[in-house]
Amino acid sequence: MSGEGSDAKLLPVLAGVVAAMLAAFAVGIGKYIGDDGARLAAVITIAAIGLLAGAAVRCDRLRRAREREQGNLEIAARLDRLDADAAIPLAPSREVRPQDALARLDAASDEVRRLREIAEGVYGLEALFDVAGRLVWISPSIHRITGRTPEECLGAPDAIVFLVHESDRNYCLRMARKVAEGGPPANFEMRLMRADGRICWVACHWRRLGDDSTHPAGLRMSAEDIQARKETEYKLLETVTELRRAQALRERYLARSNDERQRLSALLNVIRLGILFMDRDHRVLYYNRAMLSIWGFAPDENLIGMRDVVLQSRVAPLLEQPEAYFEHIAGVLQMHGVSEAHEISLRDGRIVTDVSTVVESAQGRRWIGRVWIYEDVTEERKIARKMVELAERDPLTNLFNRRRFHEELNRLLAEATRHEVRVGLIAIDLDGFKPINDEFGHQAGDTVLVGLAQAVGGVIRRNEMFFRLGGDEFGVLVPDAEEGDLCELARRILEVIRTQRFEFEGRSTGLTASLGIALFPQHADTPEQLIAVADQAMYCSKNRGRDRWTLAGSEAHESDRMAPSESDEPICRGD
Ligand SMILES: Nc1nc2c(ncn2[C@@H]2O[C@H](COP(=O)(O)OP(=O)(O)OP(=O)(O)O)[C@@H](O)[C@H]2O)c(=O)[nH]1
Repeated sequence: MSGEGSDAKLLPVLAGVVAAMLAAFAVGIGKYIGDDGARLAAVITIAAIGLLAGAAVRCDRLRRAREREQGNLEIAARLDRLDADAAIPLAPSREVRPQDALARLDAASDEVRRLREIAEGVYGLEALFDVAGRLVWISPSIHRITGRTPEECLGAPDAIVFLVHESDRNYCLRMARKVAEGGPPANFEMRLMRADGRICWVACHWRRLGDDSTHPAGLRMSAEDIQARKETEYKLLETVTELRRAQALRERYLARSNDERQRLSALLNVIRLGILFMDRDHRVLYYNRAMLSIWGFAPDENLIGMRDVVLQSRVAPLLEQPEAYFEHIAGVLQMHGVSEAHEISLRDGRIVTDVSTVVESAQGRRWIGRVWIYEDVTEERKIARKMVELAERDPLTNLFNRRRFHEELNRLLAEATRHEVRVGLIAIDLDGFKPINDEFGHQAGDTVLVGLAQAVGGVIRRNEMFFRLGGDEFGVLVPDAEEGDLCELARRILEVIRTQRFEFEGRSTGLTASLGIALFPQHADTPEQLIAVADQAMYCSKNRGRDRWTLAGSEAHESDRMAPSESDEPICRGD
């Protein structure tokens, strides 16, 4: 290579000397030979010039080949170093001045010259690099795109480092090397650094210069400012990302809302309350399993979308009083708040309650439907009735107890006051009950109490009420009573008690009772007074020998002691 290099330097010198000698010789000869000589001299001179030119061309080719080789080696070395340490951009050697390199490029290719002439005025960016990757010329458009002048770019130690964003530098150099090494033209996008620190995207096209594909004269880069497009792309990308994010968010909310609905549905399906949502158009929107069961629908019945009137016609056959129930519904539909629990009696004996309220939208500005909640309270009502009975009845005799006695007494007296009628009270206390307990035991005493309760219950009329007030005390309340009726009833009670016989330990036993009769409002103004007066009359009977009744207000109003053999006629002395 070095021998070829020295040849290249000597060859034009030798060719020049020979050409000069030949020219001088031709001129000398021409003077002596005349016109023919002049012509010969001219031919020799032309030959000498041709020789000189040929030598120069040969010399230039040799030089260019060497430079190409050196350039490829240099660009490769830069890339190798970049590969080894990408953080350090390498400056190319500035041994060859850009203008010299450009002159060489121009000399090497007419295309380059023409290109430059055209590129001076075009809108896009054009740049020429020598085979070593050095910038040798750049069109004035670089100033519009980056704010840098061509001179600044050419003066930079490494134009690629100077102009290309550090993130794109390695890629740019690699692509340039590939093109320089004979690869196909490269198209890619990269970022240029502007003088104001911002970036500018360009789409660039790299290709070789010169006809020799293995030894190109240099590289040409054509670039187009695509910053606006990139910004649009970026905005589009941002919009797409935003849309995707919104979509993902919506999907997440939807999934969460579906889960929530599943949870709610599971919850509503396990509770025993029947739930029915109607929409604004009075159509079924939702119902749970309990609702189907309460209203006798099959578990797989589909009621969604059914109008309320159709639903009502379906349940009507189940109702004791359909018309009354539908009237109730019509009333509730006029209300906005929560309705009172309404009891519905079904033909199969069940009792169902309903409660309803309108459902408002989340914003609370308008109502979006109505919810009905149904509860089968049959069991509760049974239990409640049982509890009331337990609380109001004597467990031994199953008669109403003292508590119920007071309730009924208050109620009857209130009614009697309203209707100006009388209420009678007969107080009953057994005579000689304790000895039965003492003699035959408590169990025997219970048997006597139960037996007498049943027996007396047999002579009590439907509108009269019989109570066990405690121990061996009983009471009878008689609404709208007359003295005569009360005395007659007292007589029947005494008789039925007296005639009851009980067998204990092989022995027959029985007992009597003492009765006191009082009338409201004749003998008392209040329930307490009436009880006290009746008790006084009853004690009067005890004191006067038992097995008799006494009418309050006068000791004369008492029954005669009635022997079993005596007449059944009531003995009731008047005032
Ligand atoms: N077997 C039984 N005895 C009861 C019950 N409740 C109260 N006694 C008893 O009933 C008796 C009532 O007492 P008294 O009224 O003094 O008995 P009595 O022999 O009827 O007395 P007189 O009224 O004066 O005739 C007491 O010995 C109580 O222990 C009960 O539920 N079962």
